[in-house]
Amino acid sequence: MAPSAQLQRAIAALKAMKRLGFDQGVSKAILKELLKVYGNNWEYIEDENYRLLADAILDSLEAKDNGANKKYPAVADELGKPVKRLTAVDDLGPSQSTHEHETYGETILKKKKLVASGEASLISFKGEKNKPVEAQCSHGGIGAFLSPDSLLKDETDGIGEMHPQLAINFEEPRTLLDHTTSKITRRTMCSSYQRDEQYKCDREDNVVGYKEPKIEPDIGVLQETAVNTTFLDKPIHVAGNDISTNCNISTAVVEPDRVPSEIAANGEEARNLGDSGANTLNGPTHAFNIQLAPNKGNDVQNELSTNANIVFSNMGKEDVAKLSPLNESMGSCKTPVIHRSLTGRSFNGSPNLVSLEAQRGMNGLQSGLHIDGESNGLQENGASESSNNNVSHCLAFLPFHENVVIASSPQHDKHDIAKGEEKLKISVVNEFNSEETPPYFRYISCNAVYQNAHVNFSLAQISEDDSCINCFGNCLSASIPCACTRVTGGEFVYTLDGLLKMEFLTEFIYMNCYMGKHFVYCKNCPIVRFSSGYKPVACKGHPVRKFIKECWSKCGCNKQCGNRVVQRGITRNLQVFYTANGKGWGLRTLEELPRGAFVYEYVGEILTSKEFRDRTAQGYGSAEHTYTLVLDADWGSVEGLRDEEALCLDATFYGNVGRFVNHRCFDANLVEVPVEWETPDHNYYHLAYFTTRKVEAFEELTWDYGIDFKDLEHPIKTFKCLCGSRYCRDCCRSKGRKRK
Ligand SMILES: C[S@@+](CC[C@H](N)C(=O)[O-])C[C@H]1O[C@@H](n2cnc3c(N)ncnc32)[C@H](O)[C@@H]1O
Repeated sequence: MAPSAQLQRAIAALKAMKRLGFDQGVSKAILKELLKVYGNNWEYIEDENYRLLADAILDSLEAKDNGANKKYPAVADELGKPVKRLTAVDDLGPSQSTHEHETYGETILKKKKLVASGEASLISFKGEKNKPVEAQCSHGGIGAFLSPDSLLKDETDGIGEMHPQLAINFEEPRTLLDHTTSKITRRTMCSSYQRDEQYKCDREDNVVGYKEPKIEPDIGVLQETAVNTTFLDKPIHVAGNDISTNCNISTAVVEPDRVPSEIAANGEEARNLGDSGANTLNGPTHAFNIQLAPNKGNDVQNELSTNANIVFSNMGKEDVAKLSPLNESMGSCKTPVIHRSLTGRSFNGSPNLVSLEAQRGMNGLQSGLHIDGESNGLQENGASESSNNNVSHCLAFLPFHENVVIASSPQHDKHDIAKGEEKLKISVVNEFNSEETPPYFRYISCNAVYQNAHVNFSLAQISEDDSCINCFGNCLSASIPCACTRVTGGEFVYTLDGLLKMEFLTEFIYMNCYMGKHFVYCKNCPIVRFSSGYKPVACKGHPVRKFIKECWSKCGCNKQCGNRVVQRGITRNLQVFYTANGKGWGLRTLEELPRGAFVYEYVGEILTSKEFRDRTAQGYGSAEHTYTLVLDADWGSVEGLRDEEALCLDATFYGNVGRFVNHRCFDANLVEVPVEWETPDHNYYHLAYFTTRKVEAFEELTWDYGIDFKDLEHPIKTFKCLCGSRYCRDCCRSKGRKRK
């Protein structure tokens, strides 16, 4: 919520307390605490004419009466005379409105003693410094163990003891306050569900006359998420050999909207698409992170070592584990099959399942690239590595096992290369040679962690300052920009039509062209560390980029909110086609695109720079085309980034349409924009592509890879540029300098 609105609400609250006869200083101090506790959720505080606030003040005053003032003199000195407590709801009757409270003034206010609000049930938030305070929680495991100092810092000064019903609600908001308290585990994150259960329980015990807190929209999401992820029982995405790490699913799950009506197929190709829009009601789109190929020696490895039949399936509404033994279907396969199902749930409540099916060949007919279970590196398996087929037959990264067989080479569906993963079908056309479809890769619509990349998507990491928890509906239609616009100067980057606003677009284009002006340098750069073979080589610098922050599930707004564009996925009619000028396959639009339109997100496997290096060293880099991007990291802020924090996005084996977009120097029609929604970690952004200008139907889509064609040492292989731009940076390069 914007500060002015906050202020207005605070003034209203203080006025209401004044009317009840409370000292303004005391009211202010308590209000501040409550806001902190409730994560600025005003609805709790405003409910029933500020009942919670009034009662908290009274509690403080009571504490003073009981001698707590000796313990907390700072508070006690501030406190005014105890006056009255708001009556319980039942005392007032259902018709008692705020107005009536005001009308009756003090006369209707009578103090109702809470039956079990004695000292024993009080929780001191002062506690002992640096010691965790355990909430008085009757549900084992739900109670949080938090350091009040780290979370509430010195602002706890001035607050006395609180009743349990307040204290219970202290748990979750405090874990959410500040993402810098990054070591908070799921255990410490009391979900609203748990909190409300806890609350009920306390109410029963204590006969509390409070109205049960409403479940806010964002909290509802939290609740569901918490329930859905309990099967993991461990923090999400903690690198290591933890079973939950290796096979976890992160929570960015987005229900696609129907395809906007303005999307209409244009031209012949578009007509050929036929029911290109008919897929819009397919199952939810999912932003799962799935870690593949766990290390040898752990539990998952033991399971996986029996080989896997793992398939990225399109997760329909009634997705269930449909994993049949591979050895039944594969005939010659001697080894058993592991069935590892990963379940998640979309926010519409329908259960989803991601199953992974990996097939690998050893029958000699197939050449394949394999990742060895121990080294996690690629292994050549026979045939010429320069062939695209190497890529096409490398289907999944699993611990290498000799007895695995690929039955047949999978094919792309030329009518829909996305195989239903996107809301629209994406057709494939080749008018130049007999190659019907591009070399095989697995189409995924959301990034997937390969193995060690540290991408932490825990809800607790996203502070409430980073979400607009009090918003409702569409943030763009509110009069004041929401908290999610903080990173973009308090302004939404999108227009009501879902386009990137001109000023932001210009800024992003400028940023991409002149990135050299905003470079930071690492002392011990993980990128050069690996590419130089651990020799001490100076960092070449990393661009510091601006990014977009979209609203997310922790926000109060809905999925159709105008500040959620990229996460809704592809909504434009696109086509993979074979280019005429030697660049191989490319991507084009089948409809005219306005300037600032979101087209796609670049999707692939998230690798650490070491994993990428290992892949390259094993020969992967000799494939004809490269599909790897370096992701951003918090380069400047830390002395030495860990390997798991310097990440790449590799769409070679798993990817989406983004992998087909070719490079064009400077005047490309797309610009890359980092977008953040489910994690405040700046070592991971979604890379989204927006049009830099109006793009005609059937125009090839291009973006400037930012390649320095002179840098022959760059880990990502360059190529002889055929972009055709009059500004081509590769125009002076002789053929002889082309990298081998
Ligand atoms: C991300 S892929 C693009 C899709 C690729 N053309 C394909 O057939 O799969 C990047 C690769 O495409 C080729 N490429 C992209 N832009 C190019 C350009 N302007 N000139 C020549 N080749 C290009 C290069 O081989 C590069 O490594």
